[in-house]
Amino acid sequence: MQQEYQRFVRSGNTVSLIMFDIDHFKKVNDTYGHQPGDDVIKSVASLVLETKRDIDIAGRYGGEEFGIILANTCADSAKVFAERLRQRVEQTVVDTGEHKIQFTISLGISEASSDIDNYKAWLKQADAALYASKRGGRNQSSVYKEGMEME
Ligand SMILES: Nc1nc2c(ncn2[C@@H]2O[C@H](COP(=O)(O)OP(=O)(O)OP(=O)(O)O)[C@@H](O)[C@H]2O)c(=O)[nH]1
Repeated sequence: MQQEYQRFVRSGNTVSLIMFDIDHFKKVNDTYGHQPGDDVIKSVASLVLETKRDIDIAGRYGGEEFGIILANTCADSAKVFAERLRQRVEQTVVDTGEHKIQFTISLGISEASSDIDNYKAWLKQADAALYASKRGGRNQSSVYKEGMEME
């Protein structure tokens, strides 16, 4: 993420970061067990790989949180991508043989801008937008707006 951020600073190209996490994932683990929980995480990872372009960079950032860096993409286009991914996840059923598990994700988007002076600040904005999606009722995506951290 730091590398991509530095690349942005050097090139001046548009780049957006999406952070997202699985809604009520604790409940998935508690209801179905840890292995089905892991299967859900794996299916999310596959959906991300199917949805993103080759030049985009995706990674798992901690337990059930993921990050995607969208090169040459402004916040509005990242929002279109985020909604596509959100809908794909919503329509997915993970079949463990014993259970059919459905789940949703909440996403936060931040376009790198001159008010961000390091990648941590970029991540913080995407996280603040993710938190706004959680607070707004989950299963939604939000673009970072000034003041979100304070809400
Ligand atoms: N099965 C499995 N569970 C994990 C993994 N990493 C983290 N977790 C679990 O993910 C859960 C995350 O729960 P919380 O952070 O409370 O959030 P949540 O239940 O998803 O609720 P919201 O994010 O508020 O919608 C915890 O119970 C962790 O133990 C993993 O690799 N596999």
